[in-house]
Amino acid sequence: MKKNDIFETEIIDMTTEGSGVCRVDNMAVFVPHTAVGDRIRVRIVKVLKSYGFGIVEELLEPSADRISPACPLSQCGGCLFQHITYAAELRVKEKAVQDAFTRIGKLSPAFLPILGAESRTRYRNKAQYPFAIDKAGEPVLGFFARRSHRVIPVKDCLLQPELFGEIAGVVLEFVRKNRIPVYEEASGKGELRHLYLRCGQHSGEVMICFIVRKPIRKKLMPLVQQLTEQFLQIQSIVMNCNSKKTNVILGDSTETLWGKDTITDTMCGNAVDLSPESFYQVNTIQAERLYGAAKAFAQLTGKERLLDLYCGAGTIGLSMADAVSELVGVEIVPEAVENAKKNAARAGVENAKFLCGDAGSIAEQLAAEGTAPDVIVVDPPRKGCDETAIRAMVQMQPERIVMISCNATTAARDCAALRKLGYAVEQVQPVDLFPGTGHVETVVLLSKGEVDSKKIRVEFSLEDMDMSEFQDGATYPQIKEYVLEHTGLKVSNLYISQIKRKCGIGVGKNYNLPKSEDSRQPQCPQEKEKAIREAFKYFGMI
Ligand SMILES: C[S@@+](CC[C@H](N)C(=O)[O-])C[C@H]1O[C@@H](n2cnc3c(N)ncnc32)[C@H](O)[C@@H]1O
Repeated sequence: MKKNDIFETEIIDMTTEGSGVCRVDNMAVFVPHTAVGDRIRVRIVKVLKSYGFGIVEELLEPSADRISPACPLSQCGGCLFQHITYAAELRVKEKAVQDAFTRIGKLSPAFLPILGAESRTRYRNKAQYPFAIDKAGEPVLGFFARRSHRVIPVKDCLLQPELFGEIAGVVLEFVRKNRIPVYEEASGKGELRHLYLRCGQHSGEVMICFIVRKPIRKKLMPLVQQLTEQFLQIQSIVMNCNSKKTNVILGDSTETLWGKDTITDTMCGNAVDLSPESFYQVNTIQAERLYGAAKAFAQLTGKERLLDLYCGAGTIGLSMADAVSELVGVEIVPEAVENAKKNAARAGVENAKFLCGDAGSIAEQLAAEGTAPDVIVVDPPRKGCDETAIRAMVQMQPERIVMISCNATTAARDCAALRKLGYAVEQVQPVDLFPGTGHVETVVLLSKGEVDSKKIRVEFSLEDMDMSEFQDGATYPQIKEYVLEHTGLKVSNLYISQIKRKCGIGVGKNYNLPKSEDSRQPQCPQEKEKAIREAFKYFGMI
């Protein structure tokens, strides 16, 4: 295979970078803008040692996954999966998470099916538009092109509320009319750098944050007046000053120009105050499902002490506060810690405290003081946990660690490290918070001293399980004892529920349903469905 060769081939896989993958000369070739099942003539454009890159010369037969993109912008760097169905996108994400854990982490947890979003559009509660100057010398507002700092002007992004596009339009018109100098990355000159919008998906409250190189309060006040008269949803307008020549968007100081310093939204039923500096998941509805999955993994009974590392404005810990005896949150951004304290007070949560600082250092300190949480929830940024944080978590010996991550690769790496230190990586639940884009969230359950669930899965395959003992129904402790007796292995309740589901316990035999020749199977699909529903109800799954 060499540059400019042309091959006829089929796309057999897809990456979260949005490229299709085909095999040519026994090598993987990545082809952008394709879909699994496409038959193409591919032109090779670059050959490296073990893989290559190609472009579509001709689409011979399109994949059944293909759809027409809903968004007219082809160059904006946000979306990668506009050209395929949402089901196909979810398959790519689910596989990417599984690959990270099996290939990178060399782990074999149980993978739960990805939780897809109900809406593929208008789900974001936050937008950060950079300002730039176009070729004609006019200010523009938009998003960066993929892997570049070239601004693509955007009037309405389908991932965001329409209101954001309307506000951005008014701001841009004002900036053009009043000749407010916009920031130029190359020279570091100009005043207005970014327009940052945030809204509460439940509350409807809107915050506008102007990010400027130097304070320009006076110049902005007529715009502030116009915006607040036109858009009644606005509750807060702030100006953040960032004078550094950097890619980091927010600077160190924020001044309120109008209204409140924060906006309020609800997350998992709790009111949350949000500063511009505070992290807040961009898809509130899916974040609630993510935190719900994390709470299920945490298996709280009300007695547990919970440590929430990298807690942001406290949203995850507070969503679990009603089921724990004590909550400690750790976060590095002071404004977020202040938000978390207020959020706890407002929710009437008295058993919580929030510490400001590096998660690793504070966890190390807590471990040295003998703090012993029963459950640790850890939700680090994309780069994952550092070694200090991992060691400190293990030193505290919690029964369970629930890891949440927007980067399955670093999560798999960190889980592999925790496994070496005695924590079994039991279950992985991918959740799609970012439809259309290449990102996906993952929740992982790790348990202290538990055996690798794969071992048990192998020993307890459907065929091997003799269920005659459970003829009249089975409780969790009975099955636990059975597993212990037969294997010498202790398993968690959560895994027992999986064994039950996998082996059909409680679906046929335990519910006195009519049985087929093979006594495992109910007679017809309707009966089977009814039996499954009953079993799920019995075990509190629905
Ligand atoms: C993915 S966010 C999760 C926030 C929160 N758990 C939530 O769901 O809203 C990661 C958080 O870690 C914080 N952070 C980054 N580096 C940190 C560090 N070294 N120590 C503590 N917190 C850190 C960020 O400010 C951010 O709030």
